[in-house]
Amino acid sequence: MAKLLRNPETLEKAKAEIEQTIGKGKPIEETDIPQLPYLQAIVKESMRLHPPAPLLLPRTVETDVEVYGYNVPQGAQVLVNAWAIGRDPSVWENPSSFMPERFLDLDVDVRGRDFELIPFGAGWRICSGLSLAIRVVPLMLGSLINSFDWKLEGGIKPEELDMDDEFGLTLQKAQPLRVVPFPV
Ligand code: HEM
Repeated sequence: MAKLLRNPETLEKAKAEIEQTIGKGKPIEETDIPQLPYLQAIVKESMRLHPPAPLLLPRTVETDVEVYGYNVPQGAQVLVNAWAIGRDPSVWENPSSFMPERFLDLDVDVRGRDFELIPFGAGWRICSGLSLAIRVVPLMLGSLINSFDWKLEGGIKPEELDMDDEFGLTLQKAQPLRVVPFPV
C-alpha cells in the first residue's frame, strides 16, 4: 500500500485492471488473481524491494565448500541477503525504482526457482507458508484497492512519503503508513 500511495500512477493502473476484470467495488475472489497480472507484478516488485525476511533464516554449513572461489568452512553460519540480491544492479535494471511493469514480460517467480528473487527463501527450508502467502497477499491488496479510495493523512504529498526500511529479523517500514480510506 505504501508503494502504491508513493506511486499514484501505479495505483491507478492497478485500479483500472481490477475494475475492468472484476468490476468497481466488487469483492475479489482467489480465483480472480490469475486474471490480474499487473496486481501480481506489484506484489513481486514490492517483495523485491522490501522482502519481509531480508536475511532469510540463518544456515549452518555441513561440510567445507567452495563457492565462487570463497572457502566456506564447515560449521560457519551463513546469512543470505535477499534484500541486497533484490537490489543488485548487475541483475536488475534501475534497481531502486519501483517498476512493476518489469515483471510483465519477465519469467521470474518468487517460489525459490529464480535466485534473483527469493523473498520466501529457497531449497529445503523455503517458507512453508508460501502457498498461502502467494494467494492471500494479492487477494488482500486487490481488495483494499477495489474497495476504497485512499488518501495520505495530513495532506502529505506522495513524494514526501518516507519509504525507509527498518532492519531486523523482519523488515518493517521505518515510519508507519498513515492513510485515510474512502468507500468507493
Ligand atoms: C508474505 C508472506 C511471507 C514471507 C515473505 C515469508 C518469508 C519467509 C522466509 C524468507 C523464510 C525463510 C526461508 C529460508 O531461509 O530459505 C520463511 C520461513 C518460514 N515461514 Fe514464511 N513467509 C511468509 C508467510 C508465511 C506464512 C503465512 C506462514 C505460515 C502460515 C509462514 C511460515 C513459515 C515457516 C514455518 C518457516 C520456517 C520453515 C523452515 O525453516 O523449514 N510464512 N518465511
